[in-house]
Amino acid sequence: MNLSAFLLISRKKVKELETFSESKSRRWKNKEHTYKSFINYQFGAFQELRAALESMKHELLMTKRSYSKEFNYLGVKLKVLAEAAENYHAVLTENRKLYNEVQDLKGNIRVYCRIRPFLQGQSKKHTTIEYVGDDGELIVTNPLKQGKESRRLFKFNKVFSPATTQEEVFVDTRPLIRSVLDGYNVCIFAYGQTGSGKTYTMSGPNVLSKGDWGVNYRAVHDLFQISQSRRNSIYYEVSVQMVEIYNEQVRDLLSTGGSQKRLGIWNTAQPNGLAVPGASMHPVKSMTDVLEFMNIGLMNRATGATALNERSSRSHSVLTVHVRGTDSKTNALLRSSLHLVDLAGSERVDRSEATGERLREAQHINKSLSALGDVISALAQKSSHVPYRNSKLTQLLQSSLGGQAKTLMFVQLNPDVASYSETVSTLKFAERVSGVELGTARSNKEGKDVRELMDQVAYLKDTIARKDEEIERLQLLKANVNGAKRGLSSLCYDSSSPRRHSIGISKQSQGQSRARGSGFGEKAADMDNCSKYSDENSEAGSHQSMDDFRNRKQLSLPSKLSGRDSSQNLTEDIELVGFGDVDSEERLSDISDGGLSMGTETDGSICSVVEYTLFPEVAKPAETTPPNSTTADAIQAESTEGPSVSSKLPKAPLVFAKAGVDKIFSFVIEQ
Ligand SMILES: Nc1ncnc2c1ncn2[C@@H]1O[C@H](COP(=O)(O)OP(=O)(O)OP(=O)(O)O)[C@@H](O)[C@H]1O
Repeated sequence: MNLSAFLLISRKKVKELETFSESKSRRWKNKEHTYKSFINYQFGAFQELRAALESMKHELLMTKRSYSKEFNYLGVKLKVLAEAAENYHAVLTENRKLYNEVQDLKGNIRVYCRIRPFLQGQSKKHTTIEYVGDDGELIVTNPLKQGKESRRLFKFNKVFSPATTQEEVFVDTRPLIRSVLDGYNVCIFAYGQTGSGKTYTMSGPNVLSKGDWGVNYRAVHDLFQISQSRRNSIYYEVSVQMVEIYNEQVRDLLSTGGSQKRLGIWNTAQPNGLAVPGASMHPVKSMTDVLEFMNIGLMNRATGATALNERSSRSHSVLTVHVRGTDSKTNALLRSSLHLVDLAGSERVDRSEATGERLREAQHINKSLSALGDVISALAQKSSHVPYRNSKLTQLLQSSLGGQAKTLMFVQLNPDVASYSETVSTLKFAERVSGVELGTARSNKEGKDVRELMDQVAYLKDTIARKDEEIERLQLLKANVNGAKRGLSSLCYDSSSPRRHSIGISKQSQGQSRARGSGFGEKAADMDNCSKYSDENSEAGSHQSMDDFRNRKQLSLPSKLSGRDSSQNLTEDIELVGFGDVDSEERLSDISDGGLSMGTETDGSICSVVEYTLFPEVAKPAETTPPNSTTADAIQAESTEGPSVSSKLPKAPLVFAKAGVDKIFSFVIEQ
């Protein structure tokens, strides 16, 4: 029974185990199914991934190929760029060189003439400007005078009519500003009588209006613009100095200390390129900085009153912009400076009715302007000696005048007929400084010989004109001595005139003058002669001392005067050749300096080189002097008939001993 009970239990257990095993087997089968379907799914996904991988691999390969292709292409391009960059500096340098060569071809000394319009209230009927040509020709006329004497022709690089705007004036100045950034020293200045528009041209009437800006502001503005455009290749540093020259004393206009100490000028160029190291130097980063300094400078500038202009500036103001450029590739340094000069008025001492302190100012101004004219004239004639040391102004500007430097002069004219004599004297000054240097193109065109001869002919004509003027003056002197009481004496003769003392016409020569004067009849001198005379008197005040003159003369004349009674003939020759006047002193100094003066003064029948070229005179037949006529008669004949070539030429050998007079004769006669 126990066994059968145990068997029953065992059977029950077996049954239970069978049931359990069955359910387990079913569960496993389910699981197996699930796994199988999962594996199938995974496999499908894997297949998909594999396909995607393959396509990506392919794509990558393609991209890699195109990338390497582009990379190679870029490499080629980069190489070209690298080569271009390599050449950039060379091209830039070449470009600059060519640009400056073009500037050089235009001439390193340029003279632009600007005519001021009539101001409100001025009568436009009586203008002295008759013709303004596009090619730089200018004819001035005296409407109150008749005849040949009243018209004069001048020629400059450019003439700006009264209607020319500030912008138009600057267009022709702009190329020089680029030259400053290329390492050239540039000097721009305005010359003219008081009220002729110097400040208008250089600074402009209103600094707040850009359209009114004068050359100064426009130049500095351009300077900054160009330096910005070049900043990748050259790093520029700009600083400014502003000084004034007043009564031959240099003063800092931008001094912050308040004390206006006098400054010294270095005669030899300093390593840092500064002519006035004592003047304060202010680094500037922008146009605004410059405007600020310029305003301070203008406020500090000395002004005084004259009869011609209430607030006439009686000093020269010089704004110097120093530029230092560092080449970003080579680290090479370039240094240059731009001098912007507003000169004091050039009116004559007598006309400005100045006395005392004003007279002293005017004499200083005349002296320095005359020295400036001498320097530029010497440079234009490529003279071996350039008299920089004769004034503070020329010492200060030395680095910007001559050599590689470029100079631009604005000649300012007042068209009013009352200013006719000043206008002519301004134009004569300008013509003297611009006479020769009209550019290489011009000098290529004319052979050296021809030009030399032209110079000599012009000089001879000038000498003849001087002689005629001298005779006229002597006639006037005679009229005065004879008691011609027209109140002219006081106007014509300035007892303080340095010239009367310095030239010192000897009694003997005065006697001769009288003899000559008597041949003219008793024609009373007109006001023009009178002002001309006093002009020259006052002009003399600005020239070198008589000692200087005598020294030079002794150097150049003895050999020419050999065999003659020197004390007598010297005076005579000075007079006859026209050396008794101021301009001739300059000429003498020019000659002793080793160069010939162009002597381009025009005077009615006497033409400048330019006039001569434009309107060649027909040679007049030689004057035939009756055998028994006196010297005075002969001179009278010369004077009344105009400059007869043959009757005046015999004086020439004094000056042109080595110049081949025969050549000159034949050339003159040919012309
Ligand atoms: N081109 C011009 N257009 C209009 N007005 C002008 C021109 N040039 C000069 N003026 C006017 O003429 C007057 C005198 O000019 P400015 O003061 O420039 O002469 P200046 O030669 O500098 O005299 P100073 O020797 O006294 O300095 C001013 O009223 C000025 O505005």
